[in-house]
Amino acid sequence: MAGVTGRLVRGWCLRAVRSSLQVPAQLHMSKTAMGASQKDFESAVNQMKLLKKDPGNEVKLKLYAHYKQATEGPCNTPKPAVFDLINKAKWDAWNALGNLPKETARQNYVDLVSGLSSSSDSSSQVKPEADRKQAGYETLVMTSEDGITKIMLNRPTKMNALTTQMYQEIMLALEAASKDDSTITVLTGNGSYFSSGNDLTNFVISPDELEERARRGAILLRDFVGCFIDFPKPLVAVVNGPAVGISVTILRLFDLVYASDRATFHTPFSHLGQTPEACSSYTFPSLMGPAKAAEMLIFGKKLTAAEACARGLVTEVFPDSTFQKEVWTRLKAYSKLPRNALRISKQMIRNHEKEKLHAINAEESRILQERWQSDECMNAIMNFLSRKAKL
Ligand SMILES: CCCCCC/C=C/C(=O)SCCNC(=O)CCNC(=O)[C@H](O)C(C)(C)COP(=O)(O)OP(=O)(O)OC[C@H]1O[C@@H](n2cnc3c(N)ncnc32)[C@H](O)[C@@H]1OP(=O)(O)O
Repeated sequence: MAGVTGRLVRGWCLRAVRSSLQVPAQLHMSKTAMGASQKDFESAVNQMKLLKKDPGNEVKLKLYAHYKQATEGPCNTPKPAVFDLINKAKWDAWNALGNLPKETARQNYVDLVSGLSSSSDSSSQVKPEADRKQAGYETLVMTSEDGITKIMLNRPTKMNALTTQMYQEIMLALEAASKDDSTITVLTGNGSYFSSGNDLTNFVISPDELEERARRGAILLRDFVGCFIDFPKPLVAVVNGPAVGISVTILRLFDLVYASDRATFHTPFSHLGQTPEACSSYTFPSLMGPAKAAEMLIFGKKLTAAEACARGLVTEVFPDSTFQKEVWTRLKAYSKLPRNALRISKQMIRNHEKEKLHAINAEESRILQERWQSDECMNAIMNFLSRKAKL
């Protein structure tokens, strides 16, 4: 069994870290992404009518989807029949935007048109497609307005499962947010999930790569968690839906955790042949007591939002129907508080634990490096990939 498993699924995959990972050369932040004005949007719509060169189907679908999302919100029409190819492609593109906020869609539309217009204005200034892509995040939507920088995980059709590229982009986004002029930084998810945790397809690699990939995976994990331990400003998790794995354990490193009552909190590490990370082997017992921590981290008990709140992992739970409105109103008010005072208070609360957290993070990453090479882990991942098990 181990041999078959080994051939199919082997350990940690940092496959394509360097090749497919398009780390932004210049970090892209839509400064007005939460507030591209209606006028900007209308002018972009008009600009589109004047465009001389056909931008191609892929771009046209993106424009269509963002236009519909900006004007009507999430996709609300029945799925066209499979043979209605054009309408189905349009519907798929719109539906894939999930719950992307109207304002973000409006800004994305404006950005898309402005990219098209500048490329058609002067061909000598046209940037190759690869360069344009590098200017932005591919797996996140990052916006900044009203003193709040929002980092939104953006793989809604995969429940925001975290790929290697995503870990890298989140680290870059946090670095940018730590240096920008915003007061508060928020992490949230697009679509129905906050995040389903580590993308298990990260584990699909060939057997001879296993050891090296596990080593690099442990370094990536340590660096990723380290960014949260060291983040200097108030950091808020807006948990819009279920959270799994590392997207749960990392929450204890946030300063505020607001959750929809639809959210659940699940850490099925043993089921996956794995062990806790993001310092949760220390932070969870100290937060909720060892017995309650064991229930989650060893036995994989899934908590409701109310239970997570009672255990101190969540700050406050809101009804899903008013979640976004209530949370953003609250955060906008907080973001008007004196910036330096917020920052210094956060650091006072966190600093005395930092060194310990870094040491625990390093140890947890080392242990996981070994776990990823175990047959227990392989078999569990193979079960997921072959659809034998749903958590
Ligand atoms: C450097 C970092 C190191 C990592 C540190 C260690 C981290 C550990 C963890 O995070 S452990 C937790 C890992 N996550 C899981 O085990 C969750 C696995 N997913 C599921 O059990 C289910 O998908 C679900 C319960 C989240 C949602 O179920 P359902 O509502 O039925 O949706 P689907 O299963 O159909 O999902 C839709 C689509 O998304 C794909 N997907 C969802 N989650 C993941 C994932 N974690 N990894 C890979 N793919 C995922 C799923 O396969 C479907 O894809 P498809 O449409 O079939 O192509």
